[in-house]
Amino acid sequence: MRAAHGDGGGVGEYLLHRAKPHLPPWLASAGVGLASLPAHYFWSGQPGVTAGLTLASVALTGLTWWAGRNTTQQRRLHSAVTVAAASTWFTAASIAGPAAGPLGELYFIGAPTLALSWNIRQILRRNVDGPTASADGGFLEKVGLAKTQVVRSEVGPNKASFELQLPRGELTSTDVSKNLERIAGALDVPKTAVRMMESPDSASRVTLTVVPLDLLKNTVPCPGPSNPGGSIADPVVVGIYEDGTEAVVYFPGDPAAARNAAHFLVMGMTGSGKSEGGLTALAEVLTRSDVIVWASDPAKADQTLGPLLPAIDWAALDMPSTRAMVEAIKAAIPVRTAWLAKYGYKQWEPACAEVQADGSPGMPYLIGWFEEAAKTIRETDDDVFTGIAQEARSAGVSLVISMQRASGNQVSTDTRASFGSSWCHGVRTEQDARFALDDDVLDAGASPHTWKDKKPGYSYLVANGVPETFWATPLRDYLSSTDYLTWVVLAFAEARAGIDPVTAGVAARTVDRAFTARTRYPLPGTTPEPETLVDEYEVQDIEPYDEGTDDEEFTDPEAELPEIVSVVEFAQPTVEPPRVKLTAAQARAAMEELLDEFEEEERLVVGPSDFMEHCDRHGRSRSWVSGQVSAFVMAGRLAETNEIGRYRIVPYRMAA
Ligand SMILES: Nc1ncnc2c1ncn2[C@@H]1O[C@H](COP(=O)(O)OP(=O)(O)OP(=O)(O)O)[C@@H](O)[C@H]1O
Repeated sequence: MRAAHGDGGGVGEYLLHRAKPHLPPWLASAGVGLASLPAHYFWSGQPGVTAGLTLASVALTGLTWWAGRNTTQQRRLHSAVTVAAASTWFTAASIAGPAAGPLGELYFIGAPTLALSWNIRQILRRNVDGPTASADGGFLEKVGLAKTQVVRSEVGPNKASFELQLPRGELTSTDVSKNLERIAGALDVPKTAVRMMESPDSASRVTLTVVPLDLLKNTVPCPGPSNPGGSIADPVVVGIYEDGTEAVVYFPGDPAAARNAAHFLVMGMTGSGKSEGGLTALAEVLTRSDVIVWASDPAKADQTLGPLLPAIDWAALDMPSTRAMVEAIKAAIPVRTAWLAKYGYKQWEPACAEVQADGSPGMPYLIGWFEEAAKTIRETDDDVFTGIAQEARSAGVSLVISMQRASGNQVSTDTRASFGSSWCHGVRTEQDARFALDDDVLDAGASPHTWKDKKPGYSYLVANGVPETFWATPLRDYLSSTDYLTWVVLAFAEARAGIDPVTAGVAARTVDRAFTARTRYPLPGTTPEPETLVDEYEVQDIEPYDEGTDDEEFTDPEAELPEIVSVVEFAQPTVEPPRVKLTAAQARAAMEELLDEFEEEERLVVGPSDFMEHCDRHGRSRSWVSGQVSAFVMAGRLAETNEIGRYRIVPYRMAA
């Protein structure tokens, strides 16, 4: 380098090189001074030229002011003052001569002053634009958003928001979304830390949000039910956003909030945490009093749903029973819709689950949850969920399908379109992310493919009832321990709704024993192995249809249920004595009596199975007994031990 320039020439060249950017104001000053000589020679004494030059001077100053409207106030003023001074001097010098009166002094003082003022401005600007610059156009220029202005900013402890005015007609929000990664890179934060919200009023205005620290990086254990014993119409809390806001989903619709019932696509690659997230959501659902869950997992059997199985009304853990479940839901939709219409409901609402005015039992909400739904689709029919998803909303039914990739060869476009809500966890590629999230959510900065399986439980929720401002905001799913899930199963056994005769009836008529003899999982601490039983409720419903004619019975939800003819117990068909049916209060009293007896016998630890042995005293089902045991625990009469399903008896005096 040094050789190329030569030693002596190097210094001269260097100085010229450094001075070059500062020469234009000086050249302009000299130009104005020199131009005044011929101007005076030709134009002096011509009144028309005097008027013309004065007008031109005013017009030029006005034009400078107008042209500077998009620049900063100081630059606009500086330019206008420079043009006004130069053009006024030139006019006077042209008419009277550059040396007339004070014009010579004015020139030799004014011209260098103005030239220097521009040099100073230039030097200062270069420093501000240097490596430490951040607040003004320098940074934005660097990330491809030149001429953008920050019109408002808000800086919190871990969040900064900037409202940007893009140069109108030159840049739009699309240019910002294309540059989000560059912005993140320039700020040295992960891509998911930068998000953009378009202004609904203008494509040239956006809000950029930067959240530098990842506050979600620690596992967030589930803090417990958000609304124990409440309605499924209330929000179901599944996790937490980075600003501490609870992440909620809604299943039933709400006309007052202009919200439709939701069907969810839960997506994420292996290890992204979608199953754990699903368990947290399901556990919340199972603490509510007016919903039943039918869940399928044909791939992993009871591995995923395991701890929750006793609280699930129907668990289909293989492909034949999953097929039957789909058929049953399909058949239940028109019947449930007809029931809602009969009782004057436009769509499902919490009042539907209560006893109706004519004394008929209510109809709880139904959630059909399909783990590994890609397998179900593959092994049944491409459009297995399409039709039911489209109709289910009006029947008080929500569907949830969970899969690794909702690609075109796994899910048809129609099915995808009918599942309006997405819960997207880490995915392998941006292409995969597009199967779950709309382009505008990705453009706004959602980037689940950057997580892959390295950030389990990180997700985006784009769902009915979730404000648009949260669609591209990451959340962390709560992680539910097995103990918590078991507690939910036990503690809410009593509060949880049982299946209604309308849905049970249509399921029994449609798929028969696939439903009526479905495996019911005992509550923890009762019977160790799953057992199959048919409870009396379903049998009441099946009998008339077994004897009936044919299909038409499917469409008659209003038919009166016949008297119970007999109670069938498949497990112990012959010798069981008829149960004594007590009122709820009598049954509770019988349970308390039993507990007192256990205490008198000086038993220290008991479990639901001990009460079960005396079922004839209260004539109630296993789930009812377990619910009572939970009630004893909550009242402090029983205390949990290290062994699941075994409880220490707390003497009355201490429990009170
Ligand atoms: N919310 C969370 N917080 C912390 N860790 C989590 C969370 N969710 C999941 N994990 C961890 O990630 C692991 C994988 O999660 P999970 O089994 O739910 O993944 P998956 O997406 O369902 O995978 P697959 O499709 O193979 O079933 C879990 O065993 C757990 O250790």
